[in-house]
Amino acid sequence: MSEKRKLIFIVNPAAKNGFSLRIWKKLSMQLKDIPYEVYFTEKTRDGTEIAKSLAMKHSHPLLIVAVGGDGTIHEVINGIMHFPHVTIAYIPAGSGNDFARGFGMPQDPKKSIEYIKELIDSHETLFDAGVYTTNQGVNGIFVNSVGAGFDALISMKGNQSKVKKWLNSISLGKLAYTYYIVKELFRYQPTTLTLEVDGETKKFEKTWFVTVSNQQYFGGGMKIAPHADPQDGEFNITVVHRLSKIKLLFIFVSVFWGGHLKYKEVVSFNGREISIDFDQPVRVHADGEDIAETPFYVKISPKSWGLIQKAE
Ligand SMILES: Nc1ncnc2c1ncn2[C@@H]1O[C@H](COP(=O)(O)OP(=O)(O)OP(=O)(O)O)[C@@H](O)[C@H]1O
Repeated sequence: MSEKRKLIFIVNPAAKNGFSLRIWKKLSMQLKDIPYEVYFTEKTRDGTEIAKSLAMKHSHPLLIVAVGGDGTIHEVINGIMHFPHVTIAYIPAGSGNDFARGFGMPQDPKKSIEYIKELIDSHETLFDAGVYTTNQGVNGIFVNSVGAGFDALISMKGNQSKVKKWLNSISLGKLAYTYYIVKELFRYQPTTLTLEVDGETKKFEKTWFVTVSNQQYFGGGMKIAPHADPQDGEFNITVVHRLSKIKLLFIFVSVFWGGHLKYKEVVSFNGREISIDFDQPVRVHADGEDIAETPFYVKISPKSWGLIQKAE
């Protein structure tokens, strides 16, 4: 690289009930010897707006470091796509941290600041992203996964939940999802899923959910797509269908180590362009953030954004 990168942090002070702000205050003490700028998000979508306005304002290389959870890195990446002079780094300070897991990065914020300082001007690694579009005109980028059905309902309930906030305060935020899975399991009605995957139509009756993954993890450490690789130019798609509520619970537990793929009710395959529709509209999430209802369409955008990354 000929020109040095300008270092900018975007901090979500509210991630994991304020843990993110506390960790930022500690880490910023280690930055006294290098120049940087810092911006704090105040509400939903600020991460995208701040990142985009910085990318448009500066023409020289930038390293934008997102400090927060999966929602924060999701917003920041949505702001910088199509700006090749911007590279991303990440300090995990949320409750789920699937991004750090899935992209092979340290989950300890202290280790992240060390390597960001060390590698600020080193080569970035290029990764794939997904582009989603809904019939309601909602569109954007995802880097972890999008999903429709039961999982999207759970992530929406979890994000809005007072239970999650309380559990976060005792470092057990992940348990909130388990709580909602058990609660919603008895109400949810699986319906027929129609997928069009690279031109081929596939139908699945009584589908609980479909996940389109760019990397392996979702839901705070569940290995939903053990075969997903964020550099292979393809998504890994997982469909869970035609199974009883009790068996869904068993399968759910096995997702933590990726053991669910051995069940016949769990189908997994790869694809690059996918249309997703259910007989009844169901919720859709992108990187764990509730975005819309089905139907929607996703397309892979290969090697489209750069990350400063040091494997743990
Ligand atoms: N100052 C703020 N106050 C309240 N919410 C905010 C603020 N800034 C950003 N947000 C919103 O906070 C939400 C949650 O952020 P994030 O996902 O990073 O943390 P988390 O939920 O603790 O972690 P994870 O998603 O990894 O479980 C995002 O949807 C974001 O838009």
